[in-house]
Order: sequence, then structure tokens, then C-alpha cells
Amino acid sequence: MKTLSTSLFTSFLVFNICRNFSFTNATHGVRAASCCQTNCCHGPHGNFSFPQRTKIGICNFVFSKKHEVSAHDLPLLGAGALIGSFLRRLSRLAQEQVAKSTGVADEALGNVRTVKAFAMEERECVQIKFFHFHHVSPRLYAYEVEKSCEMNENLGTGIAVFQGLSNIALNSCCLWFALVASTCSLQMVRGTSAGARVFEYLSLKPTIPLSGGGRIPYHSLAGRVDFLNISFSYPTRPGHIILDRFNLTLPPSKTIAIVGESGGGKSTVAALLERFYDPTSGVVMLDGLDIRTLDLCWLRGQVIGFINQEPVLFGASIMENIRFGKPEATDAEVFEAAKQANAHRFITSFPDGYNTVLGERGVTLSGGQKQRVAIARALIKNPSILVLDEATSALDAESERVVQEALDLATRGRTVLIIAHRLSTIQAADLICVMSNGRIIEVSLAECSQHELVKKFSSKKQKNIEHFIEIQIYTNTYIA
Ligand SMILES: Nc1ncnc2c1ncn2[C@@H]1O[C@H](COP(=O)(O)OP(=O)(O)OP(=O)(O)O)[C@@H](O)[C@H]1O
Repeated sequence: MKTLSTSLFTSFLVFNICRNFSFTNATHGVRAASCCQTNCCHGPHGNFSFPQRTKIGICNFVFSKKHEVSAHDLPLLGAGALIGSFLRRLSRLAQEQVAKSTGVADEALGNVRTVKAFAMEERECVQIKFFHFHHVSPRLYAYEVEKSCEMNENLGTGIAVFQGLSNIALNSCCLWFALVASTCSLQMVRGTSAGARVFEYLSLKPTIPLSGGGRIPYHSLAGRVDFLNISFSYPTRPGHIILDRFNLTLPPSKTIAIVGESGGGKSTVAALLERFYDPTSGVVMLDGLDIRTLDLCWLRGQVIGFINQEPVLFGASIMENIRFGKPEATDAEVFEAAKQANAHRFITSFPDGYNTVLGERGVTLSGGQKQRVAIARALIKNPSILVLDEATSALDAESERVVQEALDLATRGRTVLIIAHRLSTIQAADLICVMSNGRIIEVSLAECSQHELVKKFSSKKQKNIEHFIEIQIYTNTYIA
């Protein structure tokens, strides 16, 4: 079961985001995590649960004695009761352990986009043996599964002893069969279909290979990105065209902002750059090379830094969370990245400093603090390209100011793609692009063009476009 659970977990982790039953959010993560546990439990050896086996044992004991329970049987019954209570405790602990490993799997799988954005899925799987030394959730899974397997094995041994003591001899096989045949058949049907699901998931292969392909040496990497004639539909909705002959160039070391109506495809552009998906037609180029010919691990792990609206942190220390961006980073590099992200001061104000352990998904930090740890995590790999997908839109004004300062520092000297909701985030942009119906419809230089944008969109009487309303409010303030 341990190997099967871990293989299934690995398979989910390295699998493409784009499949129908992908788990790109927490809910899907929970489902996938419980799938790892329940299917594996039901499949290989879950046909006889502890309570069933206990009942069977008792029935067998009583019937094999032909209802004649005498005083001689009392010590045996006492021993049985003692072992029974021990087994109940063991069973409860085993269940708690299963819940714990499911929680760990849920954290990793619910955060799969982050794991993928840092190209950590293969590393996680390869290094799964070293889980003792790394408390990052995906590795922890193997450890927790191992523990729960051990507990379940102990439980199984205990049950076997218990059943032996309660005289389940071969002579009661027939009776046993008659009593439990109906329950067994139901369990077997569940076990068979769970097993089929496990093997279906295990046989899936990612369509975008994680490794292989070229790399551009760091010093010759300029960081120019071209989206050439891109058309794209999500595999789950092939008829729904999101990008339609989309063209955009991100010049090296420039900041390009994309604004546009909600659902217009802005985040999809970022997802194509990260190669979470491949375009239906057209090509995304990095320094003139089709990104499909480049090593995906290198692209995600070293070239592109991705910061989104709701950063996902792991239930590990701040140090480990930042180091997730570059596992081999020294402590000094972690501190440096935190300083660049405006995070060093608040981290060192905690009693445990960088060793402060965050709650599940980083819940023990405020939104602005989480975002700054996420920025440090992205900066530690010194990416040539930064993608900021509405990185400050979930923050209040004060946190936004602090995070924006960090971002202004972080974006220097890099090619930056900003998916923007607020004017404040695009003030530093060299170019502002407006997207509509899957295409860029306006490209303006920043500063003066913000007024023009407002004029254009007011005159077109665009409805329900929060972005533009917001731009209008901000710009009016500036004009005033
Ligand atoms: N994984 C997915 N599968 C299918 N459709 C999707 C998926 N992700 C996004 N879409 C759809 O693609 C379209 C574009 O989504 P996208 O997130 O790129 O828009 P956006 O411009 O970033 O929107 P917002 O400003 O609200 O974040 C939407 O209609 C959305 O429903």
C-alpha cells in the first residue's frame, strides 16, 4: 500500500495541469489526496476492515463453541477484551495517521501549481527518500504514509493474534463464509473499482515532458519573449477560444502590463509562458527559440519567477519556504532574497525568525507577509523573467504599498509581465496592453497613456469592467 500510495501521489504531482480531472485548486487537491489514500486502502487489502474482522472473530468464537460459554472461557474472554481495547486504540491512532498523511498529500496536491511553477515535482519525487531532512510537504507525504502503513500492519498483526486467541479455527470457515459473504462481496466490488482507478491514474503520462530540450546559458539569456499568432482553448473546453491569433512581445528588461476585462485571457497568457499548457496554434519564443524545444525544468526552475494573487506557502519554516525556490541556496542567499522582498525585517521580528514554522498553507502570516515570502521565494532563483499575476490585488492599501515597494525593487533589470487589476501595479510599466476577446487591442506607453486608456474605454462605454472603473478612479485622483 505504501508504494502504491506514493506512486499515485507522484503520478498526480508530475501530471499535467491541463487534464480533465486536474487539481488546480484546493478542492481538487483534497479529492486527489483522499484518492491516494482511500483507493489504495480499498484496493489492495481493504476488503476486511477491523470492526468486521472483530465481529467475525467473536461470531466464530461463539459459534465454534456451540453457544456453550463456560467458566473456563472467562480468562480467554478477559484476554480478548484486553487485546480488543488495545486494538481499538491502535485502530484510532492508525486512522489519525491516515488523516495526517491525507492532509500532507492535500497540501502538496492542492498547491500543485506552485510545485510546478518551481519545477519541483521531479525533485520532490526523486528525493522522497530524504524526507527526514526536508519538511516540505510533498516529501513529508512518503514519511506519513510509511508511518500509517506501519500502524496498519501492527493493527493487522494484532487482529491476527486476537482472532487466533478467539479460536477462529478452520472448522468455522463455513459459518464465517455464510455470515460475511454479502459484506465481502460489496467490499470486493469497491476494492476492485478502486484498484482499477489507481492503475488508471498510474498509467497516465504527462503530455508535456518535464525534462529534455535545450537551455540558454545564463549570461547569454536576454529574456525576450514573443507570443506569435497564438490561438488557444483549454483542453477541457476545446470549443471555447480564449486566445485568438494573439501577438505580444516582451522586450528584454522591460515591464509590460496587460489589462482587460475579467475572463479575457490575461492569466492564460502567463500560463502559456510558464508552459502549463501548449498553444493550440502559434508559438511562444524565448530569445527567438520555441519554448517547446527548451528544457521545462530549467524554464520554470531558473528562468521564470511567478508571483500570483494568492501565494501558496507550505506548512514548513519560513527558511524552507523561501528555499523552495532554490533548494541548494545557502542561508545567506535566503536572507538576501528576503531583504530584496522587504521581508527580512518582519521575519527577524518573530521569536524564531527564519525558523518560524508556518501553519498549513502559510495561514499564520498576514496577506502582505505571505506575499513578501512568496516574492523572496521567486527572487532566490534570480529569474530573468518575472510574471506578476495580480500580485497585490488581494491586499489592503497598506500591505499593497509595502509589497509594491518590494516588487519595484524585484523587477529591476528583469523582463516583467504584469497581469494588472489596479493602476498602482502598472505605474512602473513601460508598456500597457489592453486585451479584449483574446487579443491585444491597444498598446500604449505608460504615464500619459493611462489618461488615453480611460478616455478610450469611457467612450466605448464598456460595462462591468472593474479594471477600467478602477483605472478611472485612480486617474481622476491623479488629475485632480
Ligand atoms: N483551467 C481552465 N479550464 C477551462 N477554462 C478555463 C481554465 N482557466 C481559465 N479558463 C477560462 O478561460 C477564460 C480566461 O481566463 P483567464 O483566467 O485567463 O482570464 P483573466 O483575464 O485572467 O481573468 P481575471 O482578470 O478575472 O483573472 C475564462 O473564460 C475562464 O473561465
